[in-house]
Amino acid sequence: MAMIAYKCPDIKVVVVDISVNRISAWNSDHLPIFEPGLDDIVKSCRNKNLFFSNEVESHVSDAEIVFVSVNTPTKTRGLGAGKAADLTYWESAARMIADVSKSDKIVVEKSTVPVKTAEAIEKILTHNSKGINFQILSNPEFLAEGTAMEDLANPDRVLIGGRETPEGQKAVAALKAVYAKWVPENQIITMNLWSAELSKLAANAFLAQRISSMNAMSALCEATGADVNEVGFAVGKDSRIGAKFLNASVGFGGSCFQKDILNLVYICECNGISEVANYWRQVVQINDYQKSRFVNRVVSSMFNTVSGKKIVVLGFAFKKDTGDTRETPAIDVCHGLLRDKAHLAIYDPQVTEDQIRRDLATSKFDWDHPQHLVPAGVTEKTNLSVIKDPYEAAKGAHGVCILTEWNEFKSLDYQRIYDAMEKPAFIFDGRNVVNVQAMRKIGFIVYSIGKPLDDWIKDLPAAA
Ligand SMILES: NC(=O)c1ccc[n+]([C@@H]2O[C@H](COP(=O)([O-])OP(=O)(O)OC[C@H]3O[C@@H](n4cnc5c(N)ncnc54)[C@H](O)[C@@H]3O)[C@@H](O)[C@H]2O)c1
Ligand SMILES: O=c1ccn([C@@H]2O[C@H](COP(=O)(O)OP(=O)(O)O[C@H]3O[C@H](CO)[C@@H](O)[C@H](O)[C@H]3O)[C@@H](O)[C@H]2O)c(=O)[nH]1
Repeated sequence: MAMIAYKCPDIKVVVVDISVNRISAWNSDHLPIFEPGLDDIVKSCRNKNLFFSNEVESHVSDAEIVFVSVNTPTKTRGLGAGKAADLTYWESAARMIADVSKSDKIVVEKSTVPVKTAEAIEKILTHNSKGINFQILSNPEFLAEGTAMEDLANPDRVLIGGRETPEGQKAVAALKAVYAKWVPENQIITMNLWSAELSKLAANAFLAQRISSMNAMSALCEATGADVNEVGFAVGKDSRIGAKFLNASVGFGGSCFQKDILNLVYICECNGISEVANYWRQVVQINDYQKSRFVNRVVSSMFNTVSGKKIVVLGFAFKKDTGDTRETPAIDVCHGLLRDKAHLAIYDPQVTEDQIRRDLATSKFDWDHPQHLVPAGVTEKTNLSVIKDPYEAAKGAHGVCILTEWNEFKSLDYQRIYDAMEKPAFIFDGRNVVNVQAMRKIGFIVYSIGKPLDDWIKDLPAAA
């Protein structure tokens, strides 16, 4: 919405949310999320044509176009629990729109939703419409966190799905005109509603599948002495495959991939196509396997026990350049190490101690609900410290795990870290950010995802 306000000074954009804290933060000097470039754009438009408000109903009532970007979590109970999208927030937003509207409106699905959601939303709106005409459009969002501003300014494509009726096509044209202020027209793709909804789930499934494919290869590389970076480079040189998004890692995280694939799996099951559901489920299963394989490598390398040992965790965010921790692989890895009674010293340049403790105390899928609805869990207080300085964290540590690919982790003084650690000193690189040879030269025993193994690790039973 900030990008629309920035590119279209003649359009008034009001961002409304039921969360008072979030709106206060959007109106303050400290925005509630860290995203490179976002501060400048928000601050240049705020209180000119970009406004943030909790007065949801009055602004919705006034609007011509309403973008609905509410959370669409994975259901935690009842029918479809653990897979299906929970549309509670969407449904309540749709009912509110129907209640407060006094004029015709275009309602845009910006959240990622199951295919056919527009049909359900249409029913809610038209059954309560008091003669008002609502047009539903699907306009899924493809930005990635950390590069959101660049992705929004120069998108690969903008997708708009609408009804194939004259009214539907008029609404599509109105939304297209907004994006056409800065996106070349041939990159604004229009299609039917169901294709647009499904394309979003399909795109995320394809992206995540590339990572799981590389992560599956990384296990085979470790078993054979191949190097996953070299394999990825060779594979990506094929112009049909392409070089991007082929980095092996400790696993993909983020609020979207797992949620959207599970949602796709559920839709397949509901349509009776279990073979297709199983195919996509494997992408998530390989991701879970990759995280537990990493924990097993750490524990088995350190004499099969980390009990009482200090392990430094470098990076908690789900990727670099964001403070977002939703579904970060660091949560599962930390839980695995804590289960084996390790003492963790966690450092991340952007994630707060509060957030880390909350994440480690929250049950699976609960993070995607407002905090007041999430039952408080118990955090391991004694076995966990969050430290502001990686060198301080390294003092007396037995091992270092790199779980986020922050640029600063490439240029840390690893000799200083090694000197401060117990020996033998281990480094487990879940993001392939350090130079393995240089680390070995310092004296570390090194494990780097999908790279040829040190003799120390090679001789151990394969970590399952
Ligand atoms: N985060 C991303 O990078 C990204 C990218 C593409 C698509 N999406 C999709 O966008 C949607 C939102 O994602 P997010 O990361 O912004 O989630 P989020 O949980 O950070 O934000 C959702 C917001 O909606 C508010 N909300 C809930 N119900 C409301 C209501 N009835 N009225 C007003 N506000 C309400 C919540 O208070 C919350 O602030 C999801 O469907 C997600 O899959 C997210
Ligand atoms: O080669 C790669 C690329 C990414 N990742 C990991 O994959 C996860 C997701 O990364 P990324 O896709 O860059 O960030 P998201 O913000 O989750 O963006 C994804 O999810 C969004 C929400 O649906 C979509 O809009 C974006 O197009 C889609 O890339 C992160 O943990 C990354 O570290 C890898 O392990 N290897």
